[in-house]
Amino acid sequence: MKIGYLGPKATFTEAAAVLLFPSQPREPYDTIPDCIDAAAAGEIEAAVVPLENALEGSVNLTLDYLIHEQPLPIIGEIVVPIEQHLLVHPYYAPHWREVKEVYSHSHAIAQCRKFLHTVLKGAKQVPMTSTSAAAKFVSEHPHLPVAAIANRLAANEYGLTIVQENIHDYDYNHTRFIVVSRRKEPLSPASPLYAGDKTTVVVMLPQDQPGALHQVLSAFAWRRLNLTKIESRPAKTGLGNYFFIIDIDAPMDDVLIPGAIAEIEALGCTVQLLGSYPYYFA
Ligand SMILES: O=C(O)C(=O)C[C@]1(C(=O)O)C=C[C@@H](O)C=C1
Repeated sequence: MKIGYLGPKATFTEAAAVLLFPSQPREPYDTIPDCIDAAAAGEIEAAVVPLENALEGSVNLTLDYLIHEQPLPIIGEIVVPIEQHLLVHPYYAPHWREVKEVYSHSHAIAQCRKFLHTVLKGAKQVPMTSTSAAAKFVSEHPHLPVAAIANRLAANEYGLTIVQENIHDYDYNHTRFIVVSRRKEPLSPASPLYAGDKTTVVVMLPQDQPGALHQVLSAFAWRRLNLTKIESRPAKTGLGNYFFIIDIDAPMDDVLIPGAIAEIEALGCTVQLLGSYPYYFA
């Protein structure tokens, strides 16, 4: 069965999918929700979608869609280095400094703010569904003064010229991609990229209870469960109502994590398990 990814061909997400599933056929989807829906419907075996970038933070669309709309389990994660380049149609390469519009995914635009502010000051920034959708658009409009921010694969796939390499603002630019699937078993850790196991939970605090978050964190702390991320997102039930997404640096076990969850539930919190899965580092 196929592996779905945020398309079209040559996104960073496809590159991540190739690393995790080198020999499986792949299917591109126009949007992250489309891709997750296809996995939920069983049209594809699993969906690979971006979750978090080191410079720009979470991909809220992925988080919110998984939590509110389509609660599929996370069965794996891969962290991939991200190199952003400026691509133009070969016809326009000699004049690239005159581009009037720059197309890309909003996260990619955000990763290159300093470059855009200094080198392409005044050029309009236009968000697209992905970096390769932007590259495809530029390839289809050879006479427009437009550029895309995308990767080398997209330059090759859509016949564009890289006129500026590595335009992301900070060297440490990595993105986390997750694999979600109807099948509950996590990916097999048998890969040279395997780096450990993680468990992700979503915690909704009871309303107006002093110290509730402190008590939740204590349930992990005294069990010496290391947390690698804690983030709040609106619960979408009213202003000031948030839930917390917590990554625990350990696989689900029989004692420690179930004990922490039971303790947190006893405080009046609601806990949802998003997955316990291996993570890989490229
Ligand atoms: O547009 C792409 O190529 C994607 O795979 C999406 C995405 C993202 O959502 O963050 C993935 C990696 C980069 O951080 C920029 C864009």
